[in-house]
Amino acid sequence: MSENINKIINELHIYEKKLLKELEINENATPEEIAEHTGLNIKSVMSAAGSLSSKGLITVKKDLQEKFSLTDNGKKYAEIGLPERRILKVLQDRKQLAMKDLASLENLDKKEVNISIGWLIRKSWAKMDKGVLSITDVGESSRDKLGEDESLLNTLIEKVNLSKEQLDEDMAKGLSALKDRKNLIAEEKITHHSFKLNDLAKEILDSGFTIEEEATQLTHQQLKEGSWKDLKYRPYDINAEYPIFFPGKEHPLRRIIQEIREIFLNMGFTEDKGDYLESAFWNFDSLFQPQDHAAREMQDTFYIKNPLTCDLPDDELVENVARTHENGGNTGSEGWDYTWDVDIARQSVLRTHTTGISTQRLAEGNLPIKMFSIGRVFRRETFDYKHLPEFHQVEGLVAAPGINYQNLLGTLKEFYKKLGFEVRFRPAYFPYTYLSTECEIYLEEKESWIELGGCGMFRPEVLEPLGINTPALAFGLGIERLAMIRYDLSDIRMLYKSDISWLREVPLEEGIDFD
Ligand SMILES: N[C@@H](Cc1ccccc1)C(=O)O
Repeated sequence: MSENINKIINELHIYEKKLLKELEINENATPEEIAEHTGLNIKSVMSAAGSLSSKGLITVKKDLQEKFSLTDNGKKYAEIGLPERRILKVLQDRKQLAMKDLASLENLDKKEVNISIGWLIRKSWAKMDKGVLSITDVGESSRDKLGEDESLLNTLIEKVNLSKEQLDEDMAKGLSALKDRKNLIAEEKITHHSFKLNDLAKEILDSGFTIEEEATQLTHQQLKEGSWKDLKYRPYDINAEYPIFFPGKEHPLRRIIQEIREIFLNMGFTEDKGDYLESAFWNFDSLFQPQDHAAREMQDTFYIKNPLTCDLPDDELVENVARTHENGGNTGSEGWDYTWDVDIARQSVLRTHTTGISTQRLAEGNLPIKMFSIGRVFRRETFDYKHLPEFHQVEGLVAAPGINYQNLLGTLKEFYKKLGFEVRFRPAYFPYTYLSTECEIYLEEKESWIELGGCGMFRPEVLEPLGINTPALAFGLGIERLAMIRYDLSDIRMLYKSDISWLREVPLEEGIDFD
């Protein structure tokens, strides 16, 4: 025996050996037959065949067979005739039929009548004129130019499970016409596999080999008696199929939030917390947002009934804010030039952003401050692929002498870089900052830029009434959109769907893909 043959035999898996032996006896055996004779399951037969074929020992042939049979509806028409033919029979007798005659035909419902009229005209069996159907010469002769008639249906019914090869040309034409009609013909595609031994396999079979059962599991008995020493063991098959398992894991949105938290902590920020329920005073007024500002409208903001109003901070602070709105107060600005209303400031809102936390901290006056805060915000948005009425923001505030706009851009650039995002900055407008900037990222799939969040240097109109005279940078960045991009979701709503299929496939840790 040549060394090469020997080597191939040694490397044969027991299933491959079984398959080869079986093909030696009957080369025409189907995979099902082989499975039955060898006691292997079909999957193992097919995987052994695949492996033998990749080693060049056998050739695997695939035959696709298309089979046709009649549906219940098809069977009915085979028996009583296609509806248009039933009308044709009446037409041949009466030559003309008005719509109301059609409606009263026996055995035909309204739907069938409508379908039939279409077919009668398409087959040129009848013409329709002013609601009257009249027979044509083709109709008189009942010639069916499509070749689809009951006789074909009858042929089909006789030969249930007809395969394509069994059809002559006319039948094939008729069948394809019938297939175009709804719910007459059922079609099934079956793939047949057959195997052929190549010369190398024959050589191997000629040189002979034995099929030794291989041990996969040891018994207590074998260990006790020592017979385990003489067993032939099945080698590990690292290519064997394995069950896919989905370990429990943190939701990706929670993970990115945690990552954001760690980044800011590492950059020397301290974490802060605010409340979902906020007074309009902190959410809007303290941010120099005039009381008739569009964002305050009912359609943009959720107002709360219970409690209907919130307490305001001490009078002096409220008074300072009021004056700044009305005439600029001590800021040198002209303010918004209207009469500020304390009742509007008392309204309870679900915070529309986390920026109210920043003004509250500034008002407390413990400077310098470098804080961030992560939490939900609420806006009356209409759902779409990039909008949710409830989402998370990370707010940031740095206030200390010497802080400037460059520090702001640098901080955000660094933050996004650490998260693995490349963003662009665009000039923007917020009533409470100057200079103001928006961060955007490019969405390949939508071929457009989407906004990730806003930032800027708080205006004197914000700082002065709070008693702050150092510069302060602030930012408020959306988190869901980051998750959407990170996890390649085409729709932000996926983050809140209970459909877990994509969640299952999200790798446990970034960069690790188990496929
Ligand atoms: N609050 C703004 C973002 C922002 C925060 C701080 C300063 C400037 C802008 C928003 O929600 O879009």
